Amino acid sequence: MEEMKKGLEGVVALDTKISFIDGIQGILMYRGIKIEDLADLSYDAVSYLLINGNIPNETELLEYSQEIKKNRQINGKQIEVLNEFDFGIEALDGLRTAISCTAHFDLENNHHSPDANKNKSIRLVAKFPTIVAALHRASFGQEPLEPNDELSHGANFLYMLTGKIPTELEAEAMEKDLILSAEHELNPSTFSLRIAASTLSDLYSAVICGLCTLKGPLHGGARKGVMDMLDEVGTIENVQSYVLDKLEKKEKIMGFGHRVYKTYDPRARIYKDVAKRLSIEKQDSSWFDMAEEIERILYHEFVEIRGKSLYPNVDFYSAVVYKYLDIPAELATSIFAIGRVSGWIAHCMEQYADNRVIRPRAHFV
Ligand SMILES: CC(=O)SCCNC(=O)CCNC(=O)[C@H](O)C(C)(C)COP(=O)(O)OP(=O)(O)OC[C@H]1O[C@@H](n2cnc3c(N)ncnc32)[C@H](O)[C@@H]1OP(=O)(O)O
Ligand SMILES: O=C([O-])CC(=O)C(=O)O
Repeated sequence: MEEMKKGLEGVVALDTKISFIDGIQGILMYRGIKIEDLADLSYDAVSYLLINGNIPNETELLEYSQEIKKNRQINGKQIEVLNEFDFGIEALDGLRTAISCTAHFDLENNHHSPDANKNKSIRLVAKFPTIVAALHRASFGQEPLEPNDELSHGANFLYMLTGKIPTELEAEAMEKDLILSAEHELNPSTFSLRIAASTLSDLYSAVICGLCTLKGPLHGGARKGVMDMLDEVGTIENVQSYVLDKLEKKEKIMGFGHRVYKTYDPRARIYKDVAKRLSIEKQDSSWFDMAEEIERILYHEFVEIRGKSLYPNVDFYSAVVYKYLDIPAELATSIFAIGRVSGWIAHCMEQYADNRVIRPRAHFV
């Protein structure tokens, strides 16, 4: 039997047309287009690109956006179910249960034709933000807000969460966040989803696998971890002792390190720029300054301690952006999933189109 690679490090498990990562140069492309060039598009356009394979022309984009808007609503029965949730649970657990419940209301749930899968894709992309916002409001005993069709995917999410129309920069930040979160090759949640899809399980079930895997603090859950860390550190003066103490105890600093990137995560650069601009708009540089100081220490001092630098990953400056958007830390992983669902769907479709059950071997000891 072949050599065992712990954590499947470096193992190539499949061919994909969906994204490309060069972890040494720090390059990420969706469908052959660099992330830096995609970040200024709308989330709808990027979602379309991931799922359908091409940048939509004007008509395709209009039709896709209209379809998404038409499907944003959740029905009264679903809202009744959400209102019954025990809000002691974590937000991501609520989302997982709510998506499972949404599957029950989808008459095509167990239909596997390409048309049925396309319809379900639209419903999933459209309803994720509505459900996250509705769950959050329900946890405070508030009614869900009707989606606002004048607003982009990201801006409408912020609106449904707070009832306030976001500023131009806030809307841009949310759109960019969803785009940057949308796809990342065989990350753990996508891999788990592809395993589910490879058994020819349905789209909702595969997406729920993705959600369950995204939750972990070493994956999507790290975004919440960064927000909690910023709260715990509190002021820039505490950064040095906080970070060095963690390193001393061999604890991980959330939002740093990556299995594939051995350099700066290209998404982190874009988030950093958005976080900086938000700090200026909000006239409060405290979160940004603290984050930059954590980055500085991990770049320089980690070398002294471990002989290499640690770079921020996608979860680090996204957490700073969420701080400026007044997003509660409990929602961070669920919002990550609002973006990631398009990438998950694309991978599911790719798996269905050329399937073989994913089933590696274990080395018996
Ligand atoms: C959306 C995403 O999933 S992005 C990643 C989000 N996760 C995080 O931010 C959590 C913190 N980071 C980590 O736990 C890791 O860097 C991971 C999970 C992202 C990658 O894990 P792996 O590729 O298995 O790397 P591994 O955990 O083996 O780390 C390699 C070395 O770097 C160190 N290291 C890696 N990340 C960190 C970190 N964030 N803080 C401190 N040390 C770290 C490890 O301690 C280890 O050191 P050693 O070789 O001296 O033992
Ligand atoms: O690729 C990974 O391992 C994790 C990651 O950055 C992502 O899922 O966005």
